Amino acid sequence: MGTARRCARRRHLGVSLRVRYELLRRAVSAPSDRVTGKEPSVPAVSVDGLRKRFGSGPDAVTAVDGVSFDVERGSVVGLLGPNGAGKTTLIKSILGTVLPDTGAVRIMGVDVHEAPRAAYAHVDAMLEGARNDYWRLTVRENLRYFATVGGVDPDSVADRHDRLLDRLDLTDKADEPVRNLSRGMKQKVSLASVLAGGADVVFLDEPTLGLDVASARTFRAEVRRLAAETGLTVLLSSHDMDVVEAVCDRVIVVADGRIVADDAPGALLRDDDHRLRLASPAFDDDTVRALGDRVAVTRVERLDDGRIEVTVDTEGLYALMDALRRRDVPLTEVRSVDPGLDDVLLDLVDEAERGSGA
Ligand SMILES: Nc1ncnc2c1ncn2[C@@H]1O[C@H](COP(=O)(O)OP(=O)(O)OP(=O)(O)O)[C@@H](O)[C@H]1O
Repeated sequence: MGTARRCARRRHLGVSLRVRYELLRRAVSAPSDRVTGKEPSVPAVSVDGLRKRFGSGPDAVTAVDGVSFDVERGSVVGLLGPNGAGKTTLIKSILGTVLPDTGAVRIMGVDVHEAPRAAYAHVDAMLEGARNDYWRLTVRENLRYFATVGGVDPDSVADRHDRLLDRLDLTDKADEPVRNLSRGMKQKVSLASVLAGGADVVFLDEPTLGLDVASARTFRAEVRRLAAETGLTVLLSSHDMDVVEAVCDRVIVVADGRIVADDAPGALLRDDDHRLRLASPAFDDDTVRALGDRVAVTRVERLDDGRIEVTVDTEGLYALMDALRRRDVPLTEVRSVDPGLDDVLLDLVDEAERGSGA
């Protein structure tokens, strides 16, 4: 622990290490409050009317624009959206590392403004990848250190640490200082120390970025197992749709600082929309543009092979066929395509941008 304290004083710590240190410091300084808000009916995270604007005047950016949602305990919620949608600002506003302009956040029923120490006592976070461990400590010392400051006796979770190290293929590196590890390995150490730390709620920003295939698979299994067995609540942001589909009970899609969808991944995929691939020798640019402009299609896109792909609801499907007939466009192929979560996400974002006139 002496080494850990010395490390904690080092000046060049990364932002996320400081974020995490602050969260954990608040946690240990309020041990008696940790029982607050444990009633099962209280959501693990409750966000109400959160808004954050950067800058002022014509250059101002509203990164989070009146966001509200609850996260049930033991659930795994994915935060999705294109680059710049506001996911990281939202997570940082919840964690208090960015000060929101308006809105309320409660963690395990505790208001973060009224009782920040008690609220954040429940929380751990991995932001910005692999920079949130003490690089001078060994892998195992990091796990033990973060368990200790998270209020858990490290000896009582030694088995859990061994299992995580084994599953993440880090056993051989357990006694190696973290600074000697590769980037991907450092990220695995960060994940292991967050997952094995004993927090009730964890926030993970792009947790699988840079992980190899086997480690990403282990991560998915461990998150599901911890949520089911220990009631861990996870809020993660990711651009990796395989991860999101595999681990998330629920997906919150953010575009332009607002929530544009909030549902189970399966429900988003079962949406009423039809995605069709159409081939015709007569798909010139004018026809494609006319379909996008005048027919009620959610999306029309020209593929590299000359076919077009359209997304339409049932009403739009009839209108589309009528429009093609009116323009004497012969169809040589009509094929239904099963959309993936990435397709659904693109459609939702397109729709939101069209709605806002962007
Ligand atoms: N500190 C800041 N100062 C000014 N603008 C900021 C700041 N942080 C974020 N922004 C802006 O706020 C918007 C949302 O950014 P944010 O990083 O939250 O998006 P994101 O969804 O996490 O994106 P990505 O997927 O690329 O990580 C962007 O327009 C970004 O440029």
